[in-house]
Amino acid sequence: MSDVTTIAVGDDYDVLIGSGVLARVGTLLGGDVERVLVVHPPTLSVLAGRVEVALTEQGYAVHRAEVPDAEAAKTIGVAADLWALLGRAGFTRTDAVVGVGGGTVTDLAGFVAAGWLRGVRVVQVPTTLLGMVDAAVGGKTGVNTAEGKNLVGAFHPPAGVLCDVDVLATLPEADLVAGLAEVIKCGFIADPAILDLVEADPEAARRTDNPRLRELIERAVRVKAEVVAADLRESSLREILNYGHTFGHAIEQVEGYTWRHGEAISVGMVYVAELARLTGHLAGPEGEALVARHRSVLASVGLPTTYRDDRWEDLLTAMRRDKKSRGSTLRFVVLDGLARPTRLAGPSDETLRAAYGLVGTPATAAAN
Ligand SMILES: NC(=O)c1ccc[n+]([C@@H]2O[C@H](COP(=O)([O-])OP(=O)(O)OC[C@H]3O[C@@H](n4cnc5c(N)ncnc54)[C@H](O)[C@@H]3O)[C@@H](O)[C@H]2O)c1
Ligand SMILES: O=C(O)C(=O)C[C@@H](O)[C@H](O)[C@H](O)COP(=O)(O)O
Ligand SMILES: [Zn+2]
Repeated sequence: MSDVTTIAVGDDYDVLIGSGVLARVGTLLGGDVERVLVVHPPTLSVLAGRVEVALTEQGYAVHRAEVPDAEAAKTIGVAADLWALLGRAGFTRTDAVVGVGGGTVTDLAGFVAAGWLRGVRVVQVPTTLLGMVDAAVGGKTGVNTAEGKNLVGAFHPPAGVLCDVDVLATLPEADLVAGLAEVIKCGFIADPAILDLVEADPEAARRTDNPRLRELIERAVRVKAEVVAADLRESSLREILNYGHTFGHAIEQVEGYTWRHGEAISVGMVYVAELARLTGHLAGPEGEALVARHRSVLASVGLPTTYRDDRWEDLLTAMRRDKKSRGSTLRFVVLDGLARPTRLAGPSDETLRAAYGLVGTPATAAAN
């Protein structure tokens, strides 16, 4: 495999994947940029320092903003603090934001860039597996509100994405595994070779020194890039990237964001596989086997496949706020078969509840 892989997102921008690509951050910004705001969580101040040095050496005036870790970064209050900082520092339309962190930071940094002066450039430097294969690519940015996940945001494509695989060395195993959920999602909706790779050695898949990690990253980024290039604003096709997210986002909100995104999406995919079976989208022995494959591949890498059985009303309320809903009609991405995603609109409450029964475990025994 060549040292750096470049995956184009249509004609808009490139995703660079490789060892040491972090140092190229300045080259993605564009010649007219003077000021750069580097946004990062407390856990990544050393890495953000390296980004700052690289930018300073290239002549940029660098400002740094440390934001709260994980989902606590994705609030309108944190975004407002960053807009105040940009105002005080005199950021103009030819200045830029760089997000250095996991998906929470790239979602926040992208949203801040989208709002500032109605849109300035953002370069994303994802540092988690999930950020590299999903969050930093595609231009969905946003924050949460008390009512739900990602309810305020904007489509604001980055000027470029740098996936420096070296930075994954420090990523905790649980966060790597959470990222695998989105990788596996790409396997079910579009690229079954991903499932084969994970199933061939699930133990290795859980480790940052997995020799097939780079291939997994590249395959998942290719899936996302192709979909996003065809339908940036999610008018139709892009919805397939939301596989497992209606139920998964509901878990995240109900659990007060104590579950990792990927963990919740893992259960969400099992839920929607069962929903597909109950509604006849997945039928016969092949359908049964595909539902079982969801549980087996996700569990094999240590992802959860069940959720406590006593939260139905709260989950349903949260699911109704999903962005795929139309009026009072709930809509889901389901499979008609492997890599054959379609939509399911308006299943009955009884069917939705029955699928919950198939992923639910008694609350006293539920474990995450
Ligand atoms: N915009 C999109 O298209 C999109 C897609 C998927 C997910 N998301 C969002 O992404 C978020 C989840 O992202 P995440 O899983 O990356 O979580 P995260 O951003 O919370 O990062 C996980 C943890 O890893 C730490 N970390 C990050 N990089 C590290 C490194 N290299 N070494 C050591 N520690 C490191 C962080 O400090 C954090 O504690 C969710 O908010 C989700 O909604 C967005
Ligand atoms: O890029 C997309 O489109 C996705 O749906 C990718 C998801 O993995 C991601 O979690 C996204 O943030 C969910 O978006 P939302 O529109 O459901 O908030
Ligand atoms: Zn997701």
